Amino acid sequence: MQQWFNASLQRKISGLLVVLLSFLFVVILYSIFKLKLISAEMHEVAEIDVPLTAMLSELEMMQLKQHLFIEQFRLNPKQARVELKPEQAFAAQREALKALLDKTELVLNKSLQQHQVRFAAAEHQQILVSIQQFHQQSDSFEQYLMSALQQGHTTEQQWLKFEDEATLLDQSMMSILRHMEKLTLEASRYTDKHQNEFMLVNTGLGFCAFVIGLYLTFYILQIFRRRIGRIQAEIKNVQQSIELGEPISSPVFHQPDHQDELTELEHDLKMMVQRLSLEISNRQEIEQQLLVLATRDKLTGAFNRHKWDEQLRMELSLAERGGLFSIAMLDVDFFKKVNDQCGHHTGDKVLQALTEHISRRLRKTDSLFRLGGEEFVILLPQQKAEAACQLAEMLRQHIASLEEPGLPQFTISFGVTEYQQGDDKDSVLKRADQALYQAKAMGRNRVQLG
Ligand SMILES: Nc1nc2c(ncn2[C@@H]2O[C@H](COP(=O)(O)OP(=O)(O)OP(=O)(O)O)[C@@H](O)[C@H]2O)c(=O)[nH]1
Repeated sequence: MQQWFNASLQRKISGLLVVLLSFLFVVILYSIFKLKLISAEMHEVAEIDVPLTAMLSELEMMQLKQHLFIEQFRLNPKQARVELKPEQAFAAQREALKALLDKTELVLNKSLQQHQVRFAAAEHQQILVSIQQFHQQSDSFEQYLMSALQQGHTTEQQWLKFEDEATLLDQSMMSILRHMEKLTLEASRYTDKHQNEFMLVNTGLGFCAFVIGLYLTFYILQIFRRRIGRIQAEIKNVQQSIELGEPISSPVFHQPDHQDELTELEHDLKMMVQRLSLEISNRQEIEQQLLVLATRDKLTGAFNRHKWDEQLRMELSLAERGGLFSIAMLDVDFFKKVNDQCGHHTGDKVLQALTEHISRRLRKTDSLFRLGGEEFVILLPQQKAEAACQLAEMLRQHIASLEEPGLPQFTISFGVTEYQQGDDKDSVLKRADQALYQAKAMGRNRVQLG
């Protein structure tokens, strides 16, 4: 049984087809056998039943003629003798009857010897016995009739005896007829029975073959529907994830309960989805890294000049349609001294600490850009210059009060400005730069509005 489940789909279907074809083969063999049997029986019936039936009606006719003859003789023996020549007439009739009965005997004997009679063998024998009895009875009757005819008249006693003999002959004939009727009836019943059996068994076998065929079809459809449905669902998931730009979830690998072509296909597809999912997440990670590299400054992690240009362009276009923004340019005071006194490496650390402290204190919508050297700018969308100044002042104070281990104390100066009608990317930056220059000129560590 386990082997059956593990077999390939092709083998499963082939196996079921072999069962179905074997079954149909048995049905056909059985039908051939039964049809041959029925054909033999029909043949037997045709050989015996049909001639017997014909003889039956002939016998009945002859019996009727005999009755007429006897009746006529009884009413007027002399006239019957003159007109009908009864000896010859009776002899002719008897010859015809004898010939008919001989023919019947021949048919019965032939069927008993050659066809190995399958049914009503006792009836066959019985007819033969009845014919023998009839012959004896007929001889006795004939003797009686002849003596009566030779005398030309009959006494009352003789006539009674003659009637008794006629009745016995009649009974003998009736016995033959009865047995022949019984035989033909038996033959047709026997054939009917076999035909009915044949119909019943063939219908049953045909129905079983139909059920097996139906089950096979349903089984194959069911397998395909379920398994292909699972594969379709897997493909649909991948499709949806790709459309939504979501990471492709790794497929779940179940221990297959059987191994066939569809299981292998499903497994291969899951492997492919897993590889694709890995590939896509790797690509997304690389894209993310490339994006960071393209938009962020390597040393500090603040947005770079390229990103600044892009962002400023966008803010300017929004501002031209009624929006506003402010920028706060900042610069480390006497940074050259930091480098000179503490070394370039410490200078780098100062820039990193400055970026980290400022970034932590910005709103989500504000961004910090490093434009070059120790020069930074904060972009504040939807903010007026006052708010920008307040933020700059808060940051200035915070940086001035910083005491980072391993770093010198340092201060920063701000040049703040707000978008003004007709500004372009250079004019707004230039105004902030001038304000910063003023802050430096006014002693540094301060915020100057431009
Ligand atoms: N460590 C380090 N130093 C840098 C970097 N970029 C620029 N510098 C230095 O920053 C210093 C800038 O000095 P200046 O422009 O003269 O100004 P300052 O000394 O800060 O004086 P003020 O701005 O007038 O207060 C230069 O000595 C540059 O070498 C950097 O990435 N790392």
